[in-house]
Amino acid sequence: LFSSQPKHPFTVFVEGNIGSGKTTFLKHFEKFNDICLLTEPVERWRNLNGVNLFDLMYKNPERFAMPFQNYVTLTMLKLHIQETSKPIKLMERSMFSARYCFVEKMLSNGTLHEGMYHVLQEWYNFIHDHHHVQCDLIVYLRTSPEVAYERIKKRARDEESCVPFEYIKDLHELHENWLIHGQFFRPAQVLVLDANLDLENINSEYRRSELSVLKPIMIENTN
Ligand SMILES: Cc1cc2cn([C@H]3C[C@H](O)[C@@H](CO)O3)c(=O)nc2[nH]1
Repeated sequence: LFSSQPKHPFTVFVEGNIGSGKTTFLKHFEKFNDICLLTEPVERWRNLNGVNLFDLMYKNPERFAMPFQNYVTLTMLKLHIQETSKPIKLMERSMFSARYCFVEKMLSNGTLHEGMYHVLQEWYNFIHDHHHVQCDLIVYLRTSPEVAYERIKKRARDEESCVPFEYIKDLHELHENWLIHGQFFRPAQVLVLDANLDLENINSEYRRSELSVLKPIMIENTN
């Protein structure tokens, strides 16, 4: 179905709740030119031929959760199969968080009808059976729901203005079930970072993650 990629770069997914600091974390790695950085394609979700599916999903979830998650899956798959000559590929989220966190949440709160849910599951299974989605490490930016929610309020994205704390709390539980308790398939080992730390104190966590993210290009000390 998909042309087999010549080689697989060391691929890292950065996962975490809304407001867990993923964009800031990825910015920290901009200085390494051996890393292909792929941020979440929110701008595509905001403008599909002039339609803001992202906004519609929050404003009218019963009608737009399905087309939104459908489109998210397509845009994430494009990033998964995007080739790079660089040795490391760092992606913000993945098809897996779409499947095991957001789609699960929308099924449980009834904004995805079970028929819509099963269509998405069939796509995920088909893709999984026909294309090897490379993943070598998951970095989990672990926050408390309270800290994540405070940051969402501070960042104040228009489309997220009506997101209630309960939604963030439920998404937190889904991330914990997946990445800590292994309730769903984890494509690689999980490095958990304390993302509650604020900017002044999080550098030690970033440096700890560098050891794992940059491992493939670390100059092995020969002596
Ligand atoms: C893979 C994936 C990312 C993603 C983000 N989102 C939402 C959560 C945030 O409000 C915004 C940006 O992450 O998009 C979603 O509803 N479903 C998603 N699925």
